[in-house]
Amino acid sequence: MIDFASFYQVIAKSRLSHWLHTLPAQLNAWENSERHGNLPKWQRVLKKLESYHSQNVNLHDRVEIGLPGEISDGHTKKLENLLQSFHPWRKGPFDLFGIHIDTEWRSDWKWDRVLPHISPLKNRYVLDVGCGSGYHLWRMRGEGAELAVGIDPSALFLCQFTAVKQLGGNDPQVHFLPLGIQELPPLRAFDTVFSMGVLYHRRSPIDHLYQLKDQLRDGGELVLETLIVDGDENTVLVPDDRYAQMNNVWFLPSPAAMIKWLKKCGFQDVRMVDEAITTTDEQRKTEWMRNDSLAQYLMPDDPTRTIEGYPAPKRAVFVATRGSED
Ligand SMILES: Nc1ncnc2c1ncn2[C@@H]1O[C@H](C[S@+](CC[C@H]([NH3+])C(=O)[O-])CC(=O)[O-])[C@@H](O)[C@H]1O
Repeated sequence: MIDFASFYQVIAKSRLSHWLHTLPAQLNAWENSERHGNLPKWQRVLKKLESYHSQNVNLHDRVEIGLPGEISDGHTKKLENLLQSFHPWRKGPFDLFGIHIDTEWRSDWKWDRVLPHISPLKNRYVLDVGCGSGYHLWRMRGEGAELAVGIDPSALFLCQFTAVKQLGGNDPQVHFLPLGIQELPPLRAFDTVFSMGVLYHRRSPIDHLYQLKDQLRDGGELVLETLIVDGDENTVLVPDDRYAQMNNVWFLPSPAAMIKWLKKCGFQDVRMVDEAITTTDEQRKTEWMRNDSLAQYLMPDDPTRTIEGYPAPKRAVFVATRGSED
């Protein structure tokens, strides 16, 4: 069941309590909005999923809830059919009662590239902006985060997250709010803020960086992952129309440009910690995401180009600190 009230209870006694001035009204408006066409159908599926839950939760090196054989074959098949109602599953993978949700993305590979370079998450308050299905929220919790909050405007991803959360016994320290980053007040309360795969979807990347900074406490850490292009500090690709078939891509900076933007916004200790070409092993069609994927978005005779003729997707991870004097 989608339940925001438990989040209010968690933050009421925390350093996020000031969020209660604005959050309930925003979420009430979201609940009463007519925009989410399939939400009633998905909520019925979530209700049916309530009869499944397990104490066996492994969040350390994967997201695994419930063991193979823990429920009967018949129940496993039924669970699999219910989970397929949330197609397309983009971010994962998840192992749920022996069902392997082989998502479009190997989000675990991204996590493996990020984790070695960031401050340990133990006891931290973390915010994951554009959290998708919430895959990384579970990995953050697995690293010992005290509170993991994800925001993402997608109602489908909220339902995927809620399904996983219910199956694992409703961890009260992991939450998903259906909001865009631009809807958050300046909370200045998180120890670590993640923005992974979001900057290129924003029309104003500098504003995005300030919005992220506004969520960090003094001395907090920003972890930003985004599409990049080769070039110097003044190189930025602005696609004419689509980029790799995505119609909402605005700015792809070079690493040097991204570092310059972060510094210009007042971040300190700015560094790029990883750079990787996105392969068709990392992003691909599966049984759980049956639409086109990266292989269909690259030139058939030249995989170094998107079908629009731009450089093929390459991503980098940047880490920076919010100084204490801002
Ligand atoms: N204004 C916004 N505010 C917050 N989220 C947004 C906004 N606009 C779009 N999104 C959300 O940002 C996510 C980007 S996907 C990265 C997922 C994960 N982080 C990953 O790194 O694997 C990458 C991609 O689809 O290109 C989607 O879930 C959007 O709904």
